[in-house]
Amino acid sequence: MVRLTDYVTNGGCACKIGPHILNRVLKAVTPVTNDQVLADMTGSDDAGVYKISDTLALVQTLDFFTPMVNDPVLFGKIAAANALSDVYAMGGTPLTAMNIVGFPVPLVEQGILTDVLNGAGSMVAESGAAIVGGHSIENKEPIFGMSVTGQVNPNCIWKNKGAQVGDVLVLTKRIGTGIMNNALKADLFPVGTEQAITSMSTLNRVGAEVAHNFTVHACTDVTGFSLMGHSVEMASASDVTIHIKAYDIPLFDDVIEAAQMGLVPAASYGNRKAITDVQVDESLDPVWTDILFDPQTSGGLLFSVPANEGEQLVEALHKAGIDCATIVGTVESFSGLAVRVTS
Ligand SMILES: Nc1ncnc2c1ncn2[C@@H]1O[C@H](COP(=O)(O)OP(=O)(O)OP(=O)(O)O)[C@@H](O)[C@H]1O
Ligand SMILES: [Mg+2]
Repeated sequence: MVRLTDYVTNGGCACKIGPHILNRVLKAVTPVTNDQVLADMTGSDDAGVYKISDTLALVQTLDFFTPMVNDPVLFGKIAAANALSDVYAMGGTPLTAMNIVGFPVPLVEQGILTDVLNGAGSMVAESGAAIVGGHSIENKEPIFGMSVTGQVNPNCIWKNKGAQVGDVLVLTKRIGTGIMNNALKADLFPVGTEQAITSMSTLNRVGAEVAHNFTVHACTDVTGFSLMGHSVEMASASDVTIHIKAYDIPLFDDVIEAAQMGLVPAASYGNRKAITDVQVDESLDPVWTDILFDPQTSGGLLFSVPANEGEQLVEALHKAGIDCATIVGTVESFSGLAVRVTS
């Protein structure tokens, strides 16, 4: 049987070019923009937003990566859920998606690509969007992803900017997919890895739908740059300090044990190197650094909401089936540091 992960060096979001390198490149590139652009890569938002009219804007995003699981249907599902997530993180609704494919021809001939595309299709169908095309090249390492277009009311965009002092932060998925993907490759920790697979192949649709009934000051999805990286982006955009309580972070079973064994993706170290505006309390076991900077594939949404709505939001998320939704921190006035983590 084909083991998709044997074809790649780093699976999932762990295969991304590190933020320190990417930022250097993007800074050296001349921006191309116009007045209709409401969000682009010069901010730290999850997708581009382009204003069509006073009540309609397009949300555009794309994501692709290498397999982190061996089952091609699952890989397709996870890649699609991950790509669709950026539209939900902006408060938008997905409309159309296109497949991005780079695959070794022998795997295509064995029907593996067909399974990947059908897996992705099932997620897109669940989102209510349509698949309208794609592009495919031959490549030694299999890669798959999607470009997604959605819509949002330009007055109701969820941005990274907007977190207010006194807010609480609500996270909708557990942390640790990077570590668990390594455990999966090593055939270890079946309970935690199964939880991670289920989580990665779950859309952020329900989480976003529930949150639309609350006052969302800021939102991001927690993906490749880790809980720390995405918290720093929200804090910096909002001119505040985010205080994360490590022991309140929902984790997959066995993440701590797996990290202690050294099943930590290289991208975690890359994140740690690039993300300097974080202070982790010395009382925390060093293994927490691996978890806090762990690159997430198809991670959850992180909402900044008024303190008096936090518990209600968590309750509503639980009722909608998102059992792990939890308040993981608070927003404080800027103290010279983007993020501080205590026990
Ligand atoms: N080659 C590129 N050209 C222009 N912009 C880029 C390029 N690569 C990345 N970006 C932009 O850099 C920012 C960070 O990209 P990144 O892929 O890390 O964000 P993301 O898609 O929200 O996260 P993830 O991929 O982990 O889900 C985004 O605004 C993205 O559009
Ligand atoms: Mg991306």
